[in-house]
Amino acid sequence: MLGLPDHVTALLFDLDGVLTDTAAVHDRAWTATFDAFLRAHAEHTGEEFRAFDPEGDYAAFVDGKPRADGVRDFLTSRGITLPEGSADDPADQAYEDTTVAGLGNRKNADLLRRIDSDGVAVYEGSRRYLQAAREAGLRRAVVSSSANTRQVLEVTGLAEFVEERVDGVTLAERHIAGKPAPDSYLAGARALGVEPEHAAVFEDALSGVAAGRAGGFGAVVGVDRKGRADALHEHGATLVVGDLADLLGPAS
Ligand SMILES: O=P(O)(O)OC[C@H]1O[C@@H](O)[C@H](O)[C@@H](O)[C@@H]1O
Repeated sequence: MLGLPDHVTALLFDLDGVLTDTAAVHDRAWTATFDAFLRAHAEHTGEEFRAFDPEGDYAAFVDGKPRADGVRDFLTSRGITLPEGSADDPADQAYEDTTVAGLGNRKNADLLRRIDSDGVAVYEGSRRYLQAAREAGLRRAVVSSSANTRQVLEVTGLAEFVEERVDGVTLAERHIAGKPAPDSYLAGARALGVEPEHAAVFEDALSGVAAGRAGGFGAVVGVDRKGRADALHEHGATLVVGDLADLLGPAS
């Protein structure tokens, strides 16, 4: 049904880049945050400044993961370790005081500024697909690492299609491991009361399709908006589409 194997009765959607056009907004906020930090790091250590790569670094170390994991995993790739800090660390820490949490807060402040000024766009094909899934009686949850998921679903009007939500806030509260671990998607399936083999995962991030594969889900749909279908297949997608509307028949 709806382009999926017959045994699939529930759908687990990532948010950024799958339902909403926000993956690039996150990427821009991360790029600005990391570049400011890396510049200060170069000045203080005398090492050469090497900018954050919004394609390679973002896909490999940040995309799809909870905020703090993204900070930690990217900095580790550059041989940098920071203290964890705490959730209320200021977004404008001096270089010497920078923590993982503080850098994450800086990125979030930047992200919210961009969302405030530019708004959030919904992929029309995704809205149509959600509507068709609801009409077909398929169960629907959003499983995102973003702590901003609830607000984004509300401002876009997508909340009405979503029965359950597992997001960055849920993960922190319930100590659930983020993508590429399968745990957040397994929590989404559990919330809908279905076994993983009866659920399909929809993901644009390499860490996300890897989570889908690790969880033994009935289908892992890679959403390829950047021309990287091969990488999505390699990391766990069982099929790849350019847009969710591609899964709807011509009459839909
Ligand atoms: O910083 P937030 O809104 O909690 O989001 C965490 C992560 O959420 C994911 O959905 C995005 O792909 C990442 O880019 C982002 O870093």
